[in-house]
Amino acid sequence: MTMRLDYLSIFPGYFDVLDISLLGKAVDNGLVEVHAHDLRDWTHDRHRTVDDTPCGGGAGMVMKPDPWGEAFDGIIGIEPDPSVHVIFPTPSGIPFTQSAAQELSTVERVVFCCGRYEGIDHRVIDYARTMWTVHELSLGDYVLNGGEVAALAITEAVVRLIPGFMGNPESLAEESFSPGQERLLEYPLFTRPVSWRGMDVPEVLMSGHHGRIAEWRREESLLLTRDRRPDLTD
Ligand SMILES: Nc1cc(-c2ccc3cc[nH]c3c2)n[nH]1
Repeated sequence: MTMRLDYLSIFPGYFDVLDISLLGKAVDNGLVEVHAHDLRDWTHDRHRTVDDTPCGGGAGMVMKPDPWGEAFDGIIGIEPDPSVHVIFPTPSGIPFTQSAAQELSTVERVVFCCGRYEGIDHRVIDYARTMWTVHELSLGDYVLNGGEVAALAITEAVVRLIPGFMGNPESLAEESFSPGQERLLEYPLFTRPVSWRGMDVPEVLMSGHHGRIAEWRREESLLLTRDRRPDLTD
């Protein structure tokens, strides 16, 4: 299966980065197909206007619905199709999680709608919900200037889970937040040299005693999780 990813943004250049590294490889081996679009291509005025003042007043500007609607018509189509997943990154979205990434990794077509300014006219999201499967997703409780960086983060989390993307899928199974894993943070990692700037790799990891190593790692994960993410232990 090839996943088609579309990105709608007034800064489509953000997505040039998808041609490099692992994601570039996924494109080369046909696992994903990436199309970035400039929302301004669907404006008709001399200034290629995509924003206007908010109805009801308030600071900043809001993205006009018209360019989005015409872009949807051109990129996705005018017939409803629930198999198309449309993602609106937004601070007011539901938290994006590994399980959401897992679910999205099986979808054949995803369209990212990257807002700017104060956000997108709400009717755009309401319209999209009548046509496709819509996800309003938040990356976390902090505010970005637009949806592009969030779209890149969601893309990386999703694409790496596509079967055939990662060299050894077993490594995915062990990761924090993977399904079936206890919700624990990953233990500290070490590699050679064994001694570095006066700091040594914990002896147990050099013992070759796999039982003790597993025990040490679990204990470290429990301590770390209790200290940094007590919410995961609920
Ligand atoms: N988790 C998170 C999403 C965002 C976000 C997403 C889209 C827009 C559009 C204008 N500002 C935005 C901010 N900030 N933080």
